[in-house]
This record gives sequence, structure tokens and C-alpha cells, in this order.
Amino acid sequence: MLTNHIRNFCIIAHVDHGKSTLADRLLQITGTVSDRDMKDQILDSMDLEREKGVTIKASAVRMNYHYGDEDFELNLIDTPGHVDFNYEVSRALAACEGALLVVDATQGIEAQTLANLYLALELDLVIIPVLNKIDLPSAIPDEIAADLSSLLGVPVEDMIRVSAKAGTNVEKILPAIVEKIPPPQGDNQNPLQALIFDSHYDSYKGVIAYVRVFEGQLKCTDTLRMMANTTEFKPVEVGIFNPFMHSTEKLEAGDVGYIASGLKTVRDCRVGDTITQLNNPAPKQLHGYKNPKPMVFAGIYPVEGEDYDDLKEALEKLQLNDASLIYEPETSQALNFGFRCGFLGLFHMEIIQERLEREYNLDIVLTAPTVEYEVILRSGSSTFIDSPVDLPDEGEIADIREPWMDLWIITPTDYYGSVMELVRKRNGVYVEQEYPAPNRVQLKFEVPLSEIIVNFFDELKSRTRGYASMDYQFKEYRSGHLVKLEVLISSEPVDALASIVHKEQAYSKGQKLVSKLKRLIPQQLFEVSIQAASEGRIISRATVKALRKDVLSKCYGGDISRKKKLLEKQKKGKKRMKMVGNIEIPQEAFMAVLQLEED
Ligand SMILES: Nc1nc2c(ncn2[C@@H]2O[C@H](COP(=O)(O)OP(=O)(O)OP(=O)(O)O)[C@@H](O)[C@H]2O)c(=O)[nH]1
Repeated sequence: MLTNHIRNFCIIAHVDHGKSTLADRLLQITGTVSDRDMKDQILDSMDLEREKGVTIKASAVRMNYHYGDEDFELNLIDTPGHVDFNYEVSRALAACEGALLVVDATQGIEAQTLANLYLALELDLVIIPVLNKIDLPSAIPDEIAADLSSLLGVPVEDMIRVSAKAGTNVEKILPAIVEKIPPPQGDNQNPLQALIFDSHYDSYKGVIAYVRVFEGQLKCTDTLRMMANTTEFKPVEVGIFNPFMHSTEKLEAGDVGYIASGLKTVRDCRVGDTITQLNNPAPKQLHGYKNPKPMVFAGIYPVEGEDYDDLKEALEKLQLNDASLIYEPETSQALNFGFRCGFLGLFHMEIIQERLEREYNLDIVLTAPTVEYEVILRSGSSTFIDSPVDLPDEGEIADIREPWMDLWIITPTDYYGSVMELVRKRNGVYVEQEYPAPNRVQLKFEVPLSEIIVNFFDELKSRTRGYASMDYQFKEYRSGHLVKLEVLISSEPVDALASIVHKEQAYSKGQKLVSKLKRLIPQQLFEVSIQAASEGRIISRATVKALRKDVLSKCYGGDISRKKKLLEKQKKGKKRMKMVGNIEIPQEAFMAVLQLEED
């Protein structure tokens, strides 16, 4: 097809504003998916993936659309919904010339609405504003159209008001796409430049790269090369999604489609990389390649030791489709064998945790998440550590630096004070504010990442009755007066309970932790001492008194089966305990470090 009959676009929205529902409707009205085949939210194909074991991920769908006596090819590219995947979002946007900006007419502009909009504007995308959920009684489309109009600098009449759920007005979007979004540029005669904007692993065809061809063309007989990663490969197949994988003879400049690479890991096929031809390479790669770096780290351990292999297998499987998840085996004296995992951010961590629990049915313990610290040594060298256990001896350390983030929060103005207080409590620094809409304020802060990885988002939501939204981005490493806070149980340091904290908080955190542990550690047959220590000093101390626990004393008479039952019950209770030396510590205690903020 001639490129002037192609339109490449994506849908950007804040979470839950209706992106997937709208995509479904568009596929339906263009006849890409028949009504009968219409499965709700075809673009969210995680369930399908799970059921079939192979992936049918349609995150780039070709729709045919007849308009004004001409046939058009509309490529809809899906964008990931979470802040932690901002980089992936930016690459998906880079594959398009335009974007539908979907805003919920009951909610208005939210943090991701703005974050995604700014990404799209940076890439010079044409924006088509769409107000969704106009069927809801609580919708205030006039007000929100006015807000959007002043934000985008376009007339109120330009907002397309739809109900993606009911299908109302959705048909008005297609002509707008054809008329407003420019066709792709590019020349089939130039050397090949194809941008990878997503990928997934397929057990038969290897890694499938989702590509947008900018220049040149490619066939399945060509030998190809990733320009940043330098991997060379011969494709197994090339094709398009309509909405499922459909092989074609070639992909040309302007096209969106897939290359089945035969590669075994998504790590060899990085989002943002440029694919070219081995024997006729492009002079340079497309702009914007970056290797996303994990920012948040935590240990993941099976509750039951025998689940270790299952956990390992589950992580391997998750990593097949998620190049940004990293893990390596780790042993902890308290939690035995597990994995140290790295995530892009707190939402990424939650997603992985949830998938391990729900999809793989695993009972896991997550240790307190940490960030990656840069430790400057007195010797002049520096090292990065992501676990308090790896911190060098205090005497060797000249400085510890930690990652700081830019943080944006949008909230109704009523909660202004409460949000300010929350961020201050987390050592954040106020930078500026803007009013993207009446009664809504966008606050910008700088904040240490370590302060927002535990319970921050939940607290923000509860303080603002669910109305605030946030977005954050790495800014820089800064010196932070950081120290290690250790916990000693019966004079033995317990690695899984150690943390790195701001010096001025060490004392209060140490005290809280000790009193919490005192409540959580059950009485044993002997006295147990709990201490918190930092910089070589004991900050706080408590004792759990000895107790002789005799479950059988409850049994009078000689009912042997009842005795057996009680012993059985006691054994089970013990299973959820971890032995540290000869002391039983419940799982909960390891989470205590995490939950200090809540007290
Ligand atoms: N009443 C009404 N509900 C809608 C409409 N569009 C979407 N919804 C509902 O809003 C919720 C979120 O819709 P999704 O399409 O999943 O939103 P999304 O933006 O894709 O959400 P994420 O995938 O989480 O980013 C669902 O419960 C939809 O049924 C609409 O036009 N009217």
C-alpha cells in the first residue's frame, strides 16, 4: 500500500480511562474482529497467553478502513499502561505519527494523561482528544472539554465525545484519524531502519519483534542485524497483526508489523533498538535507544523451601517476556534460598509479585525493597549496591549516595495540604505547582526514591480519597547521610532485617522496629534479646521472656488422638516460622521493616 494510505496511531490515557475498551470498539467497527469473536479487551491478552501457553499478543493491529472512496490501513499500536514503563511507552509513540488522547469524562486530566501527552508532544505526534464515558451520569463533559481545550490550545468542538462501552460516537474517530494524522514518510529504496517498539516470546518462533519500518523494506530471506545490540539473525517469518499474526511476503517503509526472529530471549531483542540489513546497513540507528535500568530491588523467597524450583521456573518464564525483570540467586541466613530481583519501579515490582502469586500460585515473601546506592569508598573508588548486606564496612565508606526522583502529583486542590505533608514526611522537596484545570493542582517535588517505594502510593490514595495520581522519573544520585540499620537477635545480626536509612531517622526507626519485633517474635523456651544497631552503637533493645510452651498440658485424660492432633497443629504452626540459629521468627517479622511507615 502507498504510504499516503497508511496511518499509524496509538491510544494514550491514564489507567482505567478506557483505552482497551475503545480499542475493542475500533476493531469491531472496522470489522477487524467479528462481533462473535469479540473477546473483551483483545489488546489485553494476558489471559489468553496464560490459557494457551503461547502468546497471541496483539499490541499492534492493522485495521482496514474505507473512507471517501479510498482504502486506508490504520495501524493501532498499544502502549503499556504503567508509569514504570515510560520508556516502552515512548518507543511505542515513536512508531506513530498521531495519538488519540483518551480522557475519562468523569475524572478529567490525571498524572498519566499529562505524562503521556508530554511524551507524545516531544515526538511531534498529532493529538486527537477524545472524551470517554459520556454515558455515565457523573460525567461532566463540558467542564472537562474546556480543561482539555485550554491544555491543548484547540477549540472545545475538537473534542470527540464518546462512550467506548456503548459505542456512541466511536465511528467519528476514524475519519479524524485519516484527516488529521499525517501518513508516514520513508523510502523503500533506502537502507532498512525498523524500530522495535515491543516484543514477546513465542515458544515456536522465538522472540517476536514488533516493528515500525521507517526506511527501506525487509523480507524473510534477508539477514538482519540489531544496531545497538549487534545480534545478527535470519527471520523465521515476517508479517502483520490483523489482529492475530498473519505472515506476509515483506514489510515496507511506513508499515507496522512483526519479525519472528527465532531468538531465544527478549534480551537480544531490546525495545528501542533499530533493525537493519546485514549487507546493506543503515548509516545510523534511529534516535532514542536506551537500556532501561532496574531501580528497585527486593529479595523474593518461597515460604516453603520446596517451592524454590517452582519459583525459579516462574521467574524464568516471566523474564521471557519482560526484559526489564532481572534476578539472581541469593541466600539469606534467615530466609534460606531465594532470588534478588530488580524492577523498573514500584509498580513493576507489584505486578511481578502479583503474577507470581496469582498466575503461578506461589506463596512468597518479599524482603524490604531497596534502591541502588552508590557507595563512595575512602580509597576513591565507588561501587553500586542494592542490598544492605553488601554494604562495605563503615570504616571504608566515605559517602553513600541515593537515587532522587522528580515526582509529579495531580490532586484536587482540597487535598493540597495533605499531599504536601505526606511528601515532606518522606523527605521530599517542593519544586513548583501548576493548575492544569480549575480545582486541580499539579505539584512537582524531588524525593528520594527510597522514600516512595513503600506504601507511598497507597497513602497518597487514602489521603486524597483515591483522587490523586502520580508520575515519577529518575533525576540524579545525591549524597544522603545514609547509614545501615542492623537488627541483632540474641546478639546475631539478621541480614534480612537490615536496612539502609537516613541517619536522622535511624534512632526512631530502630526503636519502632525493635518494639514491633518484640510483639511478633513468640516466646521461646529461652530468653531472646532483640537489638537495633547503627554505626557501631546499640540504639534500642528489648527482650522476649522465656516460656515453656506445653501444648499437651491442655489435655487431661489420656485421649491419644486428641494429643496427636494438637502436636500436628503445633507442627503446622511452626512451618510458617523461619529458624534463625535456634530461634523461631515468624514471616511477619521480616515484613516489619517494610511496615514501619504505617505506624
Ligand atoms: N460507563 C462506561 N464505562 C467505560 C467506558 N469505557 C470504559 N469503561 C470502563 O472503564 C473501565 C476501564 O476501562 P479499560 O478499557 O480497561 O481502561 P484502560 O484505560 O484500558 O485501563 P488499563 O488497561 O488498566 O490502562 C472498565 O471497567 C470499562 O468497562 C465508557 O465509555 N463508559
